[in-house]
Amino acid sequence: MKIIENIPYGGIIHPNRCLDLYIPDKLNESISIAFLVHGGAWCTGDRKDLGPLATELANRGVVTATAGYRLTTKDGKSEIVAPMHTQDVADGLTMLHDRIKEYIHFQPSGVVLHGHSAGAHITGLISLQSGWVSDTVASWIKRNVSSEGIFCIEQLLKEYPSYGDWFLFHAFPDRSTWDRYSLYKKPFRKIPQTIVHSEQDSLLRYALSDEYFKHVSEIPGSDSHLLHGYDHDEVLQAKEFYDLLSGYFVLIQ
Ligand SMILES: N[C@@H](CC(=O)c1ccccc1NC=O)C(=O)O
Repeated sequence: MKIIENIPYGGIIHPNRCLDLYIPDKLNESISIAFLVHGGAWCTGDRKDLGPLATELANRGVVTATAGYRLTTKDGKSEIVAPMHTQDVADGLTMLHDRIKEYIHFQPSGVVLHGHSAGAHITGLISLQSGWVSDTVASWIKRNVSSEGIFCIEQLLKEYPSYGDWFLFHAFPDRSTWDRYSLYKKPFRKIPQTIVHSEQDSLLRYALSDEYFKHVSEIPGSDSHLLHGYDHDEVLQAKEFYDLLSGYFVLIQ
């Protein structure tokens, strides 16, 4: 396995607008690649947070990219606000689609997205709404896997009022746009969604994922998995989660 770090995805130059690429020793041209998006409430986190997961996937033969994106600062004067996080990641995914061949010498037939927490909001928007990526890139996406996801800002604020001042009002200052970025809108694309959530998540309760799954279960191939015993970020270190995620790379082609 080798890691190629800090590949800029073009356009605006910024250290976060980069991907890290985890390349297995033996490449399997018949499986999809993975594209991972970290969480941290749009204000914190780093693509390196997903290094252990990316390393594990690459050791299991999956070419894996981790995406950085610019973050909101909580000083009240951040120029980085929604929807810039999602557009950054969409730009990164587009670059990966257009340039992956330079790194692995074949064009993979598909990509599986994974987003954790706020990252799941980002990958949810990109996979289900129109406008973030071209139709060509969208048709490359075979599935989106959400772990401990956020799906609706309005609903999250209602369930957890303290999250407003903590991060929601910083990252999404324009409340008139909240509805547009809700994943409860009618999906434009029918890309299968996998919803993973641990019952012991102390930051986001399982019931929110359970309710959201009712909404996406109309998309054929969608599924959900309730895990037990992991707190919010512990899911990302769980062998059970690695096994679950790697299962989608042998099944979907
Ligand atoms: N680490 C973040 C908090 C955070 O990540 C978070 C908190 C509550 C619910 C979800 C969270 N993360 C989602 O991406 C912070 O310190 O602002």
